[in-house]
Amino acid sequence: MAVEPPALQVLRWDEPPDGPVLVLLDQTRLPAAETELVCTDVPALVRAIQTLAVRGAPLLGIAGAYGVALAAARGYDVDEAAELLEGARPTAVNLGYGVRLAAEAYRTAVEKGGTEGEAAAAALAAARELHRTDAAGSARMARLGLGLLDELLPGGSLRILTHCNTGALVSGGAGTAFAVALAAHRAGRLRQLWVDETRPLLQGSRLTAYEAARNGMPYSLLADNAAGSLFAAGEVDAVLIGADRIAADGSVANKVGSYPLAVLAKYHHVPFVVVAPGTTVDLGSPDGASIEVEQRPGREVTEVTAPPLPGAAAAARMSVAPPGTRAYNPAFDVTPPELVTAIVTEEGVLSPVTGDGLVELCARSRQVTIS
Ligand SMILES: CSC[C@@H](O)[C@@H](O)C(=O)COP(=O)(O)O
Repeated sequence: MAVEPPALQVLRWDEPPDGPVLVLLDQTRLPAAETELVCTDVPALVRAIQTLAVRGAPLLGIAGAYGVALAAARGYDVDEAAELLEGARPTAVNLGYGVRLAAEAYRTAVEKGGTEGEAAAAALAAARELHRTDAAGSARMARLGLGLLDELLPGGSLRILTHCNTGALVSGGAGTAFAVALAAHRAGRLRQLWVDETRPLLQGSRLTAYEAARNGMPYSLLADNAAGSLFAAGEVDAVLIGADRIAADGSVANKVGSYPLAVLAKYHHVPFVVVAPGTTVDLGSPDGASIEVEQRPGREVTEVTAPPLPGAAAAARMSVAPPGTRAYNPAFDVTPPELVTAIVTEEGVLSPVTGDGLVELCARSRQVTIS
């Protein structure tokens, strides 16, 4: 039987004598080094979010909630902190959700006549609750996702292609799409995990391969542009991805490169399954076109960055394009609902994708209404 590795300490709240802090596993340094990044204030956390030291939709929500708790505990203006945190990255709807959840808990405590300390404790309790429910949701998604694969692809071993990183590094638990692949592995059903390297920031090769290796999963890495030939060779049974935002019409925003995989999957009659918590559904975005896609600096494309080795102060960067080259660098793309076989959430599987299903799901999985 496979031995489970120790759980990754991705994010934790700590209270040293000089005041509370949020401690993150610095994902920019993986896989070369497992380094902690200590955030003592909200600007430090905002930098960590923008540089992708902490990343992935569910974890951004959890980090945002703890960020509000940090501001409250250290006596900063909570509304200002919430605005800064929410604006740190635009696409993952979970970030704003987590921030508003904790800010709402803080405000409610103040309105009820609580002290600053009591209101800060309420914000922290909300962050901890979100952390806990995300972990529980992750386990449910893994179970439901594996059940769906059993239905779609009964018997036999599975060759799953995944994109970006959707494992324990993005969640309070085992993650979203990766958690399903891990459940398949633990059930003895995973023959191969195909890991897209995920240019330009290499979340696949740096992070998913790192998690697959830790868990003893059979995996191979491929350059993103090798996916077509892999499908053509009949080597992919299912595509599993996460999501940063799911619009009311079922359009799915996820790491750039997801949409071309959905097109390939449709052409080759391979199920394309999205795994995401209910908090990723945004009924305020009516369709894919209304989702704001984060545009990132062109140098992430014109340069390659190697994660710094232990002890090195900074990443090694090397230019791979002539000086002055402009680049197109959207962080996400949007897959239309007709290319999505199913959406797996902690509340159930939606298949085929319908607006009605999403509305019900949202009502069940949200603790506060997002305006
Ligand atoms: C559940 S993780 C889903 C997504 O957040 C993930 O696939 C992704 O696109 C992350 O992008 P990133 O830019 O690394 O934060």
